[in-house]
Amino acid sequence: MNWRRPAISIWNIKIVDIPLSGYNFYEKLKSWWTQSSLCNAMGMIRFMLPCLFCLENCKERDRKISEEQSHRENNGGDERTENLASRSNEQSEQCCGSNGICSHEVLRDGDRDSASKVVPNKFARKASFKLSWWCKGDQSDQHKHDIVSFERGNITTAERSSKQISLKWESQPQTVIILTKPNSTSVRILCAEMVRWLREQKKLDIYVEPHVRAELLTESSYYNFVHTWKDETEIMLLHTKVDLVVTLGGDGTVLWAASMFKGPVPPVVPFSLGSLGFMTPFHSERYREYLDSILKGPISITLRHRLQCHVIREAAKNEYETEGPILVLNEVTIDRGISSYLTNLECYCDNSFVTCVQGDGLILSTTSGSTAYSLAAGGSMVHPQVPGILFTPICPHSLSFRPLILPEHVTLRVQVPFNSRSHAWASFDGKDRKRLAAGDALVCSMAPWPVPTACQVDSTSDFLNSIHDGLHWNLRKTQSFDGPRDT
Ligand SMILES: NC(=O)c1ccc[n+]([C@@H]2O[C@H](COP(=O)([O-])OP(=O)(O)OC[C@H]3O[C@@H](n4cnc5c(N)ncnc54)[C@H](O)[C@@H]3O)[C@@H](O)[C@H]2O)c1
Ligand SMILES: Nc1ncnc2c1ncn2[C@@H]1O[C@H](COP(=O)(O)OP(=O)(O)OP(=O)(O)O)[C@@H](O)[C@H]1O
Repeated sequence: MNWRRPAISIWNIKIVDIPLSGYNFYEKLKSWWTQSSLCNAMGMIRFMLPCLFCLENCKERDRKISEEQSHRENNGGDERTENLASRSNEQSEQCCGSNGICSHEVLRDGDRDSASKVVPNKFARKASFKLSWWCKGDQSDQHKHDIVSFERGNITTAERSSKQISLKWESQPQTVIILTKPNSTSVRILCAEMVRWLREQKKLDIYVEPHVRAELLTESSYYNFVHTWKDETEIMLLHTKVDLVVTLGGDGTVLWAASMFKGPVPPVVPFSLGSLGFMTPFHSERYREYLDSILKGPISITLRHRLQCHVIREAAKNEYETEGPILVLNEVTIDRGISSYLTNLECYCDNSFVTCVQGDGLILSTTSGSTAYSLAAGGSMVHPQVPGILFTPICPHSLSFRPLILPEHVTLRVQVPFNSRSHAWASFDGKDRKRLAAGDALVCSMAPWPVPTACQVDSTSDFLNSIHDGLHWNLRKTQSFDGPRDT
């Protein structure tokens, strides 16, 4: 019987390929020894070299595993480490398996052109690197977060930042504030009913606006237990007392609620008593059912980003107005007001010149506000959980001015140039108009205090329901089946 010793290919070179003849083991060994002795020196070198490389390779892999393990330990996960470790074990098993040559280790990254031919590209490795968030002006490493991981030279996002957020109470909510749309009889009736139910059934402390408390008391002295506030200072402290904000009205009431909180905002439960109700997913008729479940938790939350705006007066160069930043949930608009001239606004993003807006004005909008004024001015609709700033011109006198969406971390500056023919006007969520004279600027960036609004289902379902039900987005009669068609 003839048998052949298996050919061993390393780096595309055949080391030994020896036909053996004879029937007993001694014969075979002798024959092998005689023939192989000629190339023993070369053979040994060729044999040992790959093994050394293999050893280096194993060391490198072990180092990677321990790095991966410590990274995983820091991040609480171990799946990838396990995978890597098991891959490594598999490979070491093969590596130290029956032939003991570990060729696959040396050839691991090689491109096979046939069963035995391998391209020697093992050492053409890509340089490893790491990407991370970087906050401008941030001297320390505190705010740097890994956003990508390096896996065999490929960039991959480690984690998505905006997942569905869920709020779970750790203790029972005690205090609720109810904010209502003014001058509405249906809202007033519902408010009185809700206050009674929350008090009697849920044993909660309730806050309302001063004029609402007065209205309730004219109805009955029963409502004496309802709390309110006296001045701005007490409003500033509301967030420290209130567990939940309930709004009864339309989107304007949600904007109103948001504007009351200049810092942190408690979770807002918006009941719909308006015409559009883009941000108000809760039907007021079923308030008991909804509030019951919300008070128990958990609640799906949409974290609605806000913009913080500063007006910088040329007269008081580089000083913010004393009243501090103005927070907007929808948008800040800089327009021509009553002036009949084109606005002329110079826009900068992190000090880089963006463009000069010549038209009716400019909207800097949050993604929540993307379905409001910005939409009417031709901006995109953006899911509210997407962190970004919309840069939407109003009637630009240019054929090529398309709206932009900028990343959340930028600071925008809109400046009225000295040669401007007119003043500009800034308004904040459609309110509080401020005149911007030549040389004045508005500086705008993402605020650190978002508005957490409770979802009826979840962020995405609520958003899609709003654009379908509220805006009748892409509503079209379905084409009938009978008619021309592909054969
Ligand atoms: N041309 C326009 O579309 C236009 C003009 C001025 C103001 N607005 C918007 O009105 C907002 C102020 O709202 P208000 O209720 O105090 O004034 P309002 O009573 O005049 O209502 C404006 C309308 O915008 C809707 N709206 C508000 N926020 C929305 C949002 N995030 N998504 C979808 N629709 C929304 C409201 O439901 C309402 O129907 C401003 O922030 C601005 O976005 C729009
Ligand atoms: N508590 C409040 N105090 C003062 N003004 C309020 C209050 N709540 C809402 N508003 C203002 O009242 C206006 C109308 O409110 P809202 O948008 O809620 O009602 P709506 O116009 O009936 O609803 P929709 O906008 O859906 O048609 C808005 O401009 C809003 O800023």
